[in-house]
Amino acid sequence: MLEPTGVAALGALGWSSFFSDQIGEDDVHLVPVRIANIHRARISGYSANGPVDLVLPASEAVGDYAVGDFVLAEPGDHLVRRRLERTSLLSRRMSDGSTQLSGANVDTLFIVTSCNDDFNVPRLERYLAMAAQCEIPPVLVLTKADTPQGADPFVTLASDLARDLPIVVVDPRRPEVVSKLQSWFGFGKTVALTGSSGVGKSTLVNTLSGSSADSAQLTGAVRESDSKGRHTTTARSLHVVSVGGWVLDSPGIRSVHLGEMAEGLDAVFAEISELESRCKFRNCTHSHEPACAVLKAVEDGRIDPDRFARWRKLHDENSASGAHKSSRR
Ligand SMILES: Nc1nc2c(ncn2[C@@H]2O[C@H](COP(=O)(O)OP(=O)(O)OP(=O)(O)O)[C@@H](O)[C@H]2O)c(=O)[nH]1
Ligand SMILES: [Zn+2]
Repeated sequence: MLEPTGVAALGALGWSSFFSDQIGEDDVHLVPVRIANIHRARISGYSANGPVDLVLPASEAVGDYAVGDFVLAEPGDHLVRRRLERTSLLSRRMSDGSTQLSGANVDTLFIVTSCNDDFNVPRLERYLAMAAQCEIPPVLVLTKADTPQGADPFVTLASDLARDLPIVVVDPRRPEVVSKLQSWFGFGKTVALTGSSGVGKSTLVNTLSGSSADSAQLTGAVRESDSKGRHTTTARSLHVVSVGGWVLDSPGIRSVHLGEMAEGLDAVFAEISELESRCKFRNCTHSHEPACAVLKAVEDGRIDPDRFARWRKLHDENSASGAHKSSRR
């Protein structure tokens, strides 16, 4: 049986006035639940009182919900009455053109990559475009720096990926990682992890969720449910973090396909998009036009030609995906 409880416990879940403002008179008896796990037909989450198994109305598909969503449920049978609007939504385009929701109400996206062959500039630019498109501030988290080469060459490469991108070198196995990443966590904050398999995401989740007295207090209701054991915790998609807040490790965002990313590309490739207004033609494609400010900058060496080529590839892919979408209508 669920009961509406204190605002503080809800706040720890990520609740804010953004959500409470959406509650109408008809909803006051309903209980806010944050979705923590979506498993085929089964959806579970946390209310201010602890873990809850939710029941979806027959008319609704599991795919319409994302881990991190807030829903309002009936206190008795946990039937979901409605989903609240999201502050942000991570989604990805599948190869069949459909969209998969991979995380909702996310404050920060950690793009995790290793100081080895996994570090791939075009792929990282893709992740960054996705973050910018979803308007979720990204952080680049570099793992596996304990090699002869060390992190420095990778930090140098990373610093050219996008303006103002925070870059943090960590060893996810060590407890120091918590203080290094602490500023993105805290009461009610949600961080999503993305990156290839094997870069250390699960290790990072485990270290971040390691228990401490403080966190046990802040998220008391939630920690209780973890007493079943470590394995329960790591199997969840939304994990409580020892310094407060949540980390979301969604398999859905481990690979990334672009779709409708025009604004995201503009943000990541700012040095290119900023010049566009100076091209002679308003709809300049920066490929063959005379008096193209972008081509000029590439020629002058103000824009890195390799980066320009990568921008071109993503841009064309984005246009093609837009065409694909409209042809399906
Ligand atoms: N040497 C070293 N090993 C690390 C580091 N970070 C993670 N590892 C190891 O790398 C391996 C893979 O880490 P995981 O956490 O399973 O990677 P993952 O990203 O969760 O991979 P998937 O679960 O397949 O998505 C584990 O054996 C970790 O202990 C690091 O900074 N240095
Ligand atoms: Zn141009």
